[in-house]
Amino acid sequence: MQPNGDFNQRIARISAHLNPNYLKMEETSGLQQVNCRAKGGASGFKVAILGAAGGIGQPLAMLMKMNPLVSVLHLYDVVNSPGVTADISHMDTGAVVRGFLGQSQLEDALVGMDLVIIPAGVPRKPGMTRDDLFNINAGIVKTLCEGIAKCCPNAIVNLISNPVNSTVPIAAEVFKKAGTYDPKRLLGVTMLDVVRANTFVAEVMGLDPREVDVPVVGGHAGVTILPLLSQVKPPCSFTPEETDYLTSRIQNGGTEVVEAKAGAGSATLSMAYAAVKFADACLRGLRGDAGVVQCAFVASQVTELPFFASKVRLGRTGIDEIYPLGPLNEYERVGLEKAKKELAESIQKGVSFIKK
Ligand SMILES: NC(=O)c1ccc[n+]([C@@H]2O[C@H](COP(=O)([O-])OP(=O)(O)OC[C@H]3O[C@@H](n4cnc5c(N)ncnc54)[C@H](O)[C@@H]3O)[C@@H](O)[C@H]2O)c1
Ligand SMILES: O=C(O)C[C@H](O)C(=O)O
Repeated sequence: MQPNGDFNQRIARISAHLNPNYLKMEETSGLQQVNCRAKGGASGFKVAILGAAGGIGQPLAMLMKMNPLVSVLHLYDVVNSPGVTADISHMDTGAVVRGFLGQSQLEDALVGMDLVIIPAGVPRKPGMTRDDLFNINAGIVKTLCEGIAKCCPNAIVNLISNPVNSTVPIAAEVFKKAGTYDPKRLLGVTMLDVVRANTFVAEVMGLDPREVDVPVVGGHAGVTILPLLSQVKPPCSFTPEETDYLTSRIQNGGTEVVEAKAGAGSATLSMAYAAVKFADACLRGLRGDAGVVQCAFVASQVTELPFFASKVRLGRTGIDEIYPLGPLNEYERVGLEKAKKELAESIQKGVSFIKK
């Protein structure tokens, strides 16, 4: 059957309803493909990815499209989001996918979202620290968080953009300024450190990584990444050499990938996997599942610092409980002092960026 004029108009109307920006996107991007009977939002959660066309954003978008807890998936970027949206929207899974391109469409991307995941921003090149990304990424995170404060102030925010130790305090200050700050809903994603720690410990101990659980606390850069090897499950005992090797490899896992990629960016695929594992935990918490616990960098009273990564229990309104660090051995106590010193500076840098 050939589509007639009426049919085309109906599709355009339905599409415009599904995505108020569709017509605009069609003009600017040539995106034609629509899902005219798709019904988003009947059950499940609405999730936005900001920076969806990037190295992390694309596989993250694909994996979130496969997540049965997601009913609507909004993909926002300042470039290439129409192509990524068209591609991912062909996957025969439940979530309805809508694309948003450029600052003028940010608010439409955010309205009504339950969870916003932010991997927007520049990645490291060899020789750089995560802090070297501050000057560019701080401004990006600020703008995106202003949009969240305005359009979906009750959403859970999963912040991936580096330097996480500073971008989370930036987000907190933006939300405070807007009067929408709820520390229970702002989480810096440190899941990749846990994923790496589980993998590297499993390698050393000859275990299945899926059965290993390593708490990683502190922050997400160098010595602020503090694996608590004394608390590994199943209980393991490590020689001093193994402890040194594992701590160093976990702390430098990001740099290992940056160097291997030799200028082509940082971890994207393992990060997308970790981000989805973390986002899925947040969504299960929102759904009311009991006992959902993951590590994250959050506003915290676990130490004297205002933000710290540790195990948190996720619930219907975000973070339900933040767990104390538990007993540390001498090696970990020394590591904690080093971590706190660097963290304090990174946190202050983020706060000052908004307050100045
Ligand atoms: N938390 C972690 O464990 C972790 C792990 C890996 C990478 N990262 C960080 O994640 C960030 C993204 O990494 P990547 O490899 O995907 O980078 P990338 O350059 O491949 O992708 C970033 C995307 O962000 C988009 N973007 C830039 N400015 C934007 C804006 N104002 N609004 C929306 N989108 C915008 C870009 O267009 C691009 O598509 C980096 O800062 C990186 O350091 C964090
Ligand atoms: O190392 C980076 O720059 C990216 C990320 O923070 C990582 O840990 O892989």
